[in-house]
Amino acid sequence: MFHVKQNDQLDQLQRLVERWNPRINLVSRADVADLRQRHIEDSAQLLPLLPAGDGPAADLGSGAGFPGLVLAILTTRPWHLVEVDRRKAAFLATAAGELGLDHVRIHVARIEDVVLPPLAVVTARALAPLPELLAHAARLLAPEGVALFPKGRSVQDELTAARAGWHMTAEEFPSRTNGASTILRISGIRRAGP
Ligand SMILES: C[S@@+](CC[C@H](N)C(=O)[O-])C[C@H]1O[C@@H](n2cnc3c(N)ncnc32)[C@H](O)[C@@H]1O
Repeated sequence: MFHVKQNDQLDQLQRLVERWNPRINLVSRADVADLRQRHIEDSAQLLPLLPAGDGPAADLGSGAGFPGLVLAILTTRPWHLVEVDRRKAAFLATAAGELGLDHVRIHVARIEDVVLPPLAVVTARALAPLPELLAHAARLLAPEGVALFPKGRSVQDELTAARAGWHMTAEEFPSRTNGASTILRISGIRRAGP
């Protein structure tokens, strides 16, 4: 499905997470046995939902690089990975360096404070409820930009809560893995009201 080099890089990322996990809890212990499906494949399924072109992207609260590092392996667009936890950010920097991902930049910062160019894509997985994610996306996205948010079972409740405060076009794609259940692809994000 992917190029040989990309498959090798995904294998390398898996080994790095396995090696670092006992020290800094990048993913839950139960998930380490199923890293490929639960984190790597779960992240890779966002690939066909990315907009065309090479505009810059950011993954917010990237953790061990899911989905940001996986999507950086699979694309050539610039990726900004925003992670406030210094140890996780150190992992991301090491992984990006070892995998030779020169188009990745790590920002050790709070999402609320980070300064980035206007983005074509924002991703965030397991970070916050949808209204909070929309506030981050509205600040960071270019006018035509797209947000991709994998969500669990609460997706409909989160959409209802978000629509009270935000105008947007939201498409729903069923997840193919056992991580997220629905991937939201959201554009035209505008705060509702005066
Ligand atoms: C539950 S983890 C999810 C990590 C990864 N996205 C995943 O799906 O495996 C949430 C991550 O977001 C980071 N985080 C939470 N709030 C943040 C903020 N305001 N700014 C930057 N990073 C934040 C945490 O340090 C943590 O690594």
